[in-house]
Amino acid sequence: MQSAVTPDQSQAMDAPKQGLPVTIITGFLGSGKTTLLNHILTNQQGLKTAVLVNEFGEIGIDNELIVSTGENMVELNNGCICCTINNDLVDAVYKVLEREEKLDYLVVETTGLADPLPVALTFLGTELRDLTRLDSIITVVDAANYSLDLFNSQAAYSQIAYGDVIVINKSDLVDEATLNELEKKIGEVKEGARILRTTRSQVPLPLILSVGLFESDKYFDTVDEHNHDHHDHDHDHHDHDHDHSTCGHDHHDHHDHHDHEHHHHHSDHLENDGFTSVSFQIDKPFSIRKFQYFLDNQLSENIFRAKGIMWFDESPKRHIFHLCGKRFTMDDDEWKGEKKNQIVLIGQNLDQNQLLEQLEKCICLPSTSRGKGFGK
Ligand SMILES: Nc1nc2c(ncn2[C@@H]2O[C@H](COP(=O)(O)OP(=O)(O)OP(=O)(O)O)[C@@H](O)[C@H]2O)c(=O)[nH]1
Repeated sequence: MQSAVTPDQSQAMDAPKQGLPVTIITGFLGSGKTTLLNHILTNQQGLKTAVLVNEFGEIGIDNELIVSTGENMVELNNGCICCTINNDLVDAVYKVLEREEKLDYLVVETTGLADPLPVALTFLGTELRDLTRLDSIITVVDAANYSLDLFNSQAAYSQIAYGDVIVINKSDLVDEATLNELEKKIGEVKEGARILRTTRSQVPLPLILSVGLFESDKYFDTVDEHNHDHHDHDHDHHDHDHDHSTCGHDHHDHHDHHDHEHHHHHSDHLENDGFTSVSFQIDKPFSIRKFQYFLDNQLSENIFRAKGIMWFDESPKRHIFHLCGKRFTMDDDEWKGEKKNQIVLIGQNLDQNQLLEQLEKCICLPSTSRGKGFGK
C-alpha cells in the first residue's frame, strides 16, 4: 500500500475520481455534528456508510450517542487531535478500506476544535488521494452560540472558511433577525457561502452528500505546501508514536485521577484556542440533588460544552446530558450495558482538580436504598 505509484499530479486531477466518497463534518463544539451524523445514518437508505469520529476529551461519549442501524460501521478515534490527523487518520481510513464488505460512503466527524483543513489535506495530500474522493466539507454552526464560534476561535473561523456547505443549526432557538445577522457574518468570512438553515441538523441529504462540491484544485497550492510540512511532521509523529499509543491504551483502561492528569497534560500541548477538557468516569450513581447543585452553583462560566451519560441513584433510566454555552438538556434513555457515570467538560482555563472534586461530591453515598435497582 505504501508503495502505490503516485501518478503525475496533473493527470490525477483530470482523471475522474473513483475512490470512496468522503464527507467531512466539522463545526464548533456542540453545534450539532453528531446530530447530523445520526440524521445521515438514519436516512441514507441502501448505502453502506462508514463513520470515523474524533472526539475532544478522553472519554468517548459520542460512540454511545451515535445511532446504530446495523447497516453501518463506526470507527472511533477519541482523544487528541494530533493523534488523529495525518498518520492516525490515514491508518483509520485504511482500516475502513480494508474491510471485506463494500462501502459506499465515508463520513468523518471532527472534534469541535479541529481545523478541517489538515483533515481534508490528509485525503488530498497522502496516498489516500487515489483511494478516496473528498466530496464535501459540511460545517455545522450553532445559531444560539455563534459569537464565540466566530470571534474567539481560529478553528471556528477555519471551519467556516473551508466549509463547502454551512448548516446553520438550532434555528429553533433564535429569531429570524439573528439568523439573518449570522448569515451576513458568515458571508463576510466566506463570500458566496452555500448556507442552509436547520433544526436538529435535519437537512435534505441530497443537498449535502454526493454533491461533489469540494474543489481540490482550490487547495492545490496548500497541498503542495502541506506535503513538505507533512514529511517533517511525520518525523515527529513517529518519534512520538509510542507515547500516543500508550495514550490510546489508557483511554480505555484507566480512569483514575492520575490518568485525568495525564490526558489533561497531553491535550495541553495542543493549540486548541485554549480549550481543554476534563473527564470523569465512575461506576457509581450520582445523587440528582447533588448534581443539580453542581449545575446550579458550581458549573463555571468558562465551561462551554459538556456531555454525559448519567446514572442517578433515584432513577432507573440512562440520562443523556448536554451543555452547549449556557443551555443544558437532560434526556431520558434506556440502559443498554453496564450502568456508569461518564461526563466530559470542555472549556477555557478549567480548574481540573476542583472540577473533579466537585463531581466526586455528586456521587451518591451508600445507603440502604443502594442497589435496589438490580435485576430490574
Ligand atoms: N434546540 C436544539 N438543540 C439541538 C439542535 N441540534 C442539536 N441540538 C442539541 O445540541 C446538543 C449538541 O448536539 P451534538 O450533535 O452532540 O453536537 P456536536 O457538534 O456533535 O458536539 P461535539 O461533538 O461535542 O462538538 C445536543 O443536546 C443536541 O440534542 C437544534 O437544532 N436545536
